[in-house]
Amino acid sequence: KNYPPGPNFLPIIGTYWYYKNKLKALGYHHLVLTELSKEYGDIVGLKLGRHLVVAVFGADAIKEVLTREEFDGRPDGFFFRLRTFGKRLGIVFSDGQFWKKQRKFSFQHLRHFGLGRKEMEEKIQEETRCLMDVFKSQCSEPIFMHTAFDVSVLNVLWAMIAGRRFDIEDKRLRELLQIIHDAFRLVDMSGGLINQMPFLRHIAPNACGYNKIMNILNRMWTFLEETISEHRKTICLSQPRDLIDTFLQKNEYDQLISLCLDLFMAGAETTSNTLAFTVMHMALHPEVQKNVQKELDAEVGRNRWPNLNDRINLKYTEAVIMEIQRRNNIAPVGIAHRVTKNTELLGYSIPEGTIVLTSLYSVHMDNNFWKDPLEFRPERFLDEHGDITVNEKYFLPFGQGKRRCLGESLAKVNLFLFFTALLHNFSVEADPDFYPQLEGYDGVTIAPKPFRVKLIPREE
Ligand code: HEM
Repeated sequence: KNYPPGPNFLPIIGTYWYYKNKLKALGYHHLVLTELSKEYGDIVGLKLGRHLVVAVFGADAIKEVLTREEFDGRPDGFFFRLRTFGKRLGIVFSDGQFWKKQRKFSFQHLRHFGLGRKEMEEKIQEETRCLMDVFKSQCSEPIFMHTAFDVSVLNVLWAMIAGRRFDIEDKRLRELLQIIHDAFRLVDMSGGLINQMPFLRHIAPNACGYNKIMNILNRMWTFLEETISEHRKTICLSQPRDLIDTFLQKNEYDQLISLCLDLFMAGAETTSNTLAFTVMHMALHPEVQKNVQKELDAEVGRNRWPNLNDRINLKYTEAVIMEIQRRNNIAPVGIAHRVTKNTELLGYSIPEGTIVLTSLYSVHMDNNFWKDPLEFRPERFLDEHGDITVNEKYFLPFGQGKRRCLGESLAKVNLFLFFTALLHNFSVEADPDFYPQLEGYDGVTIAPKPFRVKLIPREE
């Protein structure tokens, strides 16, 4: 069959137990895959239950996957349809013409409601101000940082989707965010056991994770439905206020819920986890923190807060953010792709329907290219004149090609404005009682484990 090399397949379960055992030993999906690649090379063939899964490593092979059209599909199956009422809806896990249309439509409307425009910057600045006020009021004690940015980041998204913001202390929202966090820890990119053997939900709904997933989904649906029904009562059809109104205009309720879930899931957790890791690195690398503050003081001064116009002058700061994205690999295997027709990769045959995992981690940790990939060294993104230099083939935090992250511009602005606001206002010191750990929790994204820092207000 010329399928890519990998561990032997057992009847029915394929390589499932093999994979599970490795996962138990190594703790992280991306590390299991890395170990397999050491044994089998840049392409590894697995079979998880009924599904063929191919994992791809290294900048060259991953570039091929992300830029060839036949790899632009997304996995289908029981798990992937659970959140979308048994249908294929939303953006993240749809494909073909439907996905193309939805992606274009969502992008256009998110733009209309602020994405990539001045309004977005103003919205984020409002959130940074609120969050820094909260930090100021709490900074006499060390503060937990692993989830500190959640509400603010979601508020930026929520403003585009639903036209409003939440109070940072809002209990219902905190609960929703906890649900999103839990959801990300619960599943993996191949859909997990429930996707391979959906019948397990009848036999062992607890053990296979079905009940937990449904609990999470039910709570998210309820949350969204409440907001949507509020919109229904007040909508003016000729003047949509936000993304929800736009979809209500078109009467596409299921697609609206699915899209909101997708944007929540794809946009909130990734950004807030990255921001938490920025704080962590500042606590762990005081000399880098000082350099960022020095640059901020020189380019922005102490009389106003940093804004997007400063970005071009804050090169070291920008390099620090990039290095955090490279080193911490928030989405270490991106989002799973699916092959839409029989094809070949690196000389091996990949049958139609195979799930393809791209180890972005392998690209960011490439020894040959980065030399010392485990080191935290922002200077690797600066040339001899202090300008940003990046080889995009080796730096793919947002993926690449047609499936590239839809929210990249929003994410970058969020990262820049929250990070610079924090270091403009505070210095960060690690708290020995909850010392930061670089290794996060495993899941679809990597989440920081609880850690605390002392925030020391800087002089005005
Ligand atoms: C630091 C923050 C973020 C990171 C690291 C990140 C990373 C990624 C990655 C690696 C992918 C998968 C690319 C692929 O399939 O090959 C992706 C897809 C996606 N992201 Fe992001 N993302 C971030 C923030 C956001 C935000 C803020 C939004 C929402 C506005 C968003 C919306 C999406 C969507 C909708 C997709 C799926 C695109 C598609 O399937 O066509 N992301 N992102």
